[in-house]
Parts: sequence; structure tokens; C-alpha cells
Amino acid sequence: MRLETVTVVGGGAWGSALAQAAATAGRPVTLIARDEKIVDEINTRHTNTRYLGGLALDVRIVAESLFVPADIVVMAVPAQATRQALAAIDPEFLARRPVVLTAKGLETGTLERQSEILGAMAPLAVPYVLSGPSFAADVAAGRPTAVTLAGDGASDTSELAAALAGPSLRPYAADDRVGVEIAGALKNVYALACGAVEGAGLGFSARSALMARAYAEMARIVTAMGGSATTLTGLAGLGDLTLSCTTPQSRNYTFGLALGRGESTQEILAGGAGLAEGVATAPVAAELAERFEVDAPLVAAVNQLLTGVASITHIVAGLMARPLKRES
Ligand SMILES: NC(=O)C1=CN([C@@H]2O[C@H](COP(=O)(O)OP(=O)(O)OC[C@H]3O[C@@H](n4cnc5c(N)ncnc54)[C@H](OP(=O)(O)O)[C@@H]3O)[C@@H](O)[C@H]2O)C=CC1
Ligand SMILES: O=C(CO)COP(=O)(O)O
Repeated sequence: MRLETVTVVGGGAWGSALAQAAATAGRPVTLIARDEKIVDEINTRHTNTRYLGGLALDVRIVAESLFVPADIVVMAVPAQATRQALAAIDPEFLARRPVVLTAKGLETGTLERQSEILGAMAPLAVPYVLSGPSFAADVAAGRPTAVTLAGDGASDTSELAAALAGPSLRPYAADDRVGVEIAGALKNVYALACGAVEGAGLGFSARSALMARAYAEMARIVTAMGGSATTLTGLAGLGDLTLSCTTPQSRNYTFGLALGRGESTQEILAGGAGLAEGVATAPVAAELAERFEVDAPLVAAVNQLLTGVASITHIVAGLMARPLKRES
């Protein structure tokens, strides 16, 4: 199959960064942004100041407001917007083509993963998931990043990985699409928790303990949902959990910092916080954990914090008082 041209759907930070990676690797790339002002700015000034500040974008990136078919389609809108963005694309343009899903979240209401949404909206598309430790600012600036690109084992992911690779973006091919999708969504929930621990001044020992227990919880959820725990040892699991749980460069971590300092979810949202996918994903993850009968106290704790039913002091005391058990 020819894998030369790329269309990236989503004119935000991540879509622009992925378009930049494709362009600097010499691939013809079109970036689809729904905001005409952003389309115009990218085409004329070669910047996307709203989402990437003054960073210079590759002049070869062509921005459009309407979908342009390509050999590879990359979806890079927020997880809750993927269904709507796909609805604007004729499914025939996606049929039998690789569609790379990059949003890290689970859909409210349906509880669906991104590939399930794609399956409903464009059943003949060939779904892949790209995830891992990769801030848009780093990818766009050409700093070295490595990610997991997962198919379902039925298709040749290595060929697609080669078609997406560039000097600063190194995709590793994998087959556990479910594991990668769940890991990417859950790390945002745990990043909220880790930010809250720092915001409440509970110390880095607590944060590291939380990360390790989050990893164990993630493994229980992933395996219950049909993914592999081994996937979590890689970039999309340990790699992204480590990145997002340790720095305020993560929007989820920053949202958690504010929660830990005592601000409510509503106050933080009203203050114009950047996209924090974990906020919408946390209740979905709790529902899925219940459906798959998985013990997920940390997902539950994040939901308590987000809804404001308990203070962080109370929540942490509850976690510390859980019955002692063997580590697993
Ligand atoms: N930023 C990052 O470092 C990374 C982000 N991701 C993931 O990528 C996804 C997108 O994040 P990111 O780009 O950072 O988010 P941003 O908030 O930077 O950008 C979101 C973009 O999506 C557009 N959009 C929103 N709703 C729709 C819609 N219904 N139809 C079409 N376009 C829409 C927005 O348009 P408008 O400007 O008009 O509102 C905006 O261009 C998230 O799931 C995130 O977890 C993954 C790895 C890294
Ligand atoms: O997923 C990311 C880095 O891998 C980006 O994290 P945030 O969405 O929390 O900023």
C-alpha cells in the first residue's frame, strides 16, 4: 500500500506537532483545522500561536478547513470530539486506509475507546493507536521522542511506523491496541492524582508510591479489558505515566496541582485550564472498572476529588487505611 501523503485532523497543539514531524521528515502533509483563523495563520505566517506559541512551523505544512483525503489519516482532536470530527469525513475516504488515533481518553456516555468510535463511524478504516511520552512542544521543536504505534496484529504496523518516523519521532510497532489505548487514557487520570499530591504538599515519596500503585491498577484494568500487562512496560505505559505524573508541563498534572491546592473542578475549568483529558475520562474509567470487576481505588479517589465529595486529606487518609495486603 502507498503510504506517502498524510492528513492530520485537529489544529491544536498535538495535531500541529504531528504535522510538523511529518513535514520535517519530507512527507506531504495537510493539517485540518476547523478554525479559519488558524488555517490562515499556518498558511501565511507558519505559526499556530494559540497552541504552540511562537514556534516556527515547517513552511511545507498546508492547512485546510475541510478534510483532504490522504494515504494516512491521523486523528488529533480531543477524545470527546473524535466522533464529531469523524462525522464530518466521508467514511469512504477512510476505507481500507490506516487511521492513526492519537487522543488519550475514553468517551463519556458510551465508555468507548477511540478505535471503537472509529469502528462505528468508519467501519472499513484500519485503526492504529499512537501513544507514549511526547509533549507537543517537544515534537514540534524537533526534540527526540519515542512512541508506541499499535495495530491489532492483523496488519503490518512496521510499514506504517516507518512511514510516520522522522529524525525526532521514533515509533515502535506493537500489536496490543487495546492495552495502548487504555494506558494512554488512564495515565491522564493518574496525572491528575499526582498533581494533586504535589499541590497538597504531600511530598515526592507519596507521589512515587502513587505512581507505582497506579501502574499496578492500570495493569489490572488493561488485562481485564483484554490488553496485555507487558504493553505497560513500554512507552505508552511506564513511559507516558512517568512523563505526565512528574511535571507541570502536563496539563493533567497542572489541573491536579490546582485540585490539590483546594480549587474545585468548576473553578479550574472556569479559569480557562488547558485540555485535561483525565477530567472526562476518570468517571468513564470508574464505570469500566466496575463493569470489569476490577479493584481501582485510585480511579475512585480521583473521581472523589473531581466531584468535591471529599477533601484530598480525607481521600489520602482513606487510601492509607485500606487493609494491608501483599504487593501485586
Ligand atoms: N498536547 C500534547 O502534548 C499531546 C496531546 N495528545 C492528545 O491529543 C488530543 C488533542 O490534544 P491537543 O491537540 O493537545 O489539544 P488542544 O486543546 O491543543 O487542541 C484541540 C484541537 O482540536 C480541535 N477540536 C476540538 N473539537 C473539535 C471538533 N469537534 N472537530 C474538529 N476539531 C475539533 C480544536 O479546535 P478549536 O481550536 O477550534 O477549538 C483544537 O484545534 C488529546 O486527546 C491529547 O491527550 C497526545 C499526545 C501529546
Ligand atoms: O500526553 C501527553 C504527553 O505524552 C500530554 O499530556 P497532557 O495532556 O497532560 O499535557
